[in-house]
Amino acid sequence: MRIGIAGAGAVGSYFGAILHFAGHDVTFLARGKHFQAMKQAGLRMIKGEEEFLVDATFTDKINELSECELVLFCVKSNDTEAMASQLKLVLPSNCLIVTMQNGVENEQLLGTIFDHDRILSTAAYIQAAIDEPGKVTQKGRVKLVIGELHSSAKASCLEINQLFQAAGIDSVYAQSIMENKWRKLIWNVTFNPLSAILNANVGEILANEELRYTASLICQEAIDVAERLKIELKNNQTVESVLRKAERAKKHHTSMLQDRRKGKPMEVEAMCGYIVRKGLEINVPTPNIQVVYSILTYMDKSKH
Ligand SMILES: NC(=O)C1=CN([C@@H]2O[C@H](COP(=O)(O)OP(=O)(O)OC[C@H]3O[C@@H](n4cnc5c(N)ncnc54)[C@H](OP(=O)(O)O)[C@@H]3O)[C@@H](O)[C@H]2O)C=CC1
Ligand SMILES: CC(C)(CO)C(=O)C(=O)O
Repeated sequence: MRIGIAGAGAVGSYFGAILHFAGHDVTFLARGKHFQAMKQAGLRMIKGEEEFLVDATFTDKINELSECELVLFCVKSNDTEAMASQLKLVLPSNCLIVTMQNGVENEQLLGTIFDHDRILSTAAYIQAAIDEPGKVTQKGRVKLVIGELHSSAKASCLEINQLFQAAGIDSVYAQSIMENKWRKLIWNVTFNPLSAILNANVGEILANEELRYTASLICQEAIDVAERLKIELKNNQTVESVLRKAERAKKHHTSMLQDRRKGKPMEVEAMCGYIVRKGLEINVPTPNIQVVYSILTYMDKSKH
């Protein structure tokens, strides 16, 4: 299949590489130093102890995606609108778009720009990073949960799920993908902001009694908002279960922490901002998330 990676950063480069090795015709759309390095010497992919060289098509020209049948949408949420509006001008009208982003708002925006029945969404459980331009490292287990936004896209979604599985990706289909994404958002809002503010990994937050308590307060607020919105939190997702799950991810350097370390804009609105706004709308207090939200917004604007 002709596949485009819209935003070949950490996540996009990883999945693009896997699909390339599975025999698909993958075009990686990137920019800046990462693009230059890949264009010059290919993509170096480190997975566990192994290193692979991906020799595929790397471009910084969006119109090179114009013949794609499938696009993996992998930019940070702050770039969703800009990337989607440009893609809309070049993609064939039957091209499917799979977002691999964190947060729960990108789907709505993508559905408005394209048709809702072309959008599939994934909860991407992966820890990937651009270590240096042209080099992406992925650590630990990778899992995708995929689903469609609109029932008319179910058959396409099942096909793409099979395509992922055939490429060796641990991918499962979910009836109500947005509930999965919400459950992931609860984890992300609990740890990503604190990790970025503190320059700490997940384990360091868990190991400190005060920080662990703060994380639990944040987590409870996100759960309160989800429950008021009647999001089904499967397996009785509670603060305890979120923190327990995090024990298995102690070494994680969250994507927000990676952005902070690189001086890049952080996904503040898509994580904290979204929950604060929803909380205000439905009258659920989120004072602790508001605190991390204001700190991160300040850090982002002042480049601290
Ligand atoms: N990293 C991780 O482990 C995980 C990340 N996620 C989520 O996945 C999404 C992607 O994250 P991640 O891969 O880490 O992000 P990255 O910043 O590594 O990747 C996004 C890439 O898209 C590039 N880009 C943005 N706009 C354009 C454009 N117009 N043309 C070409 N390239 C463009 C960015 O360039 P530039 O750097 O110049 O902005 C960047 O290289 C986020 O929503 C994140 O929360 C989910 C699970 C895990
Ligand atoms: C914690 C992690 C790596 C889970 O996939 C993530 O979603 C992120 O860093 O944003």
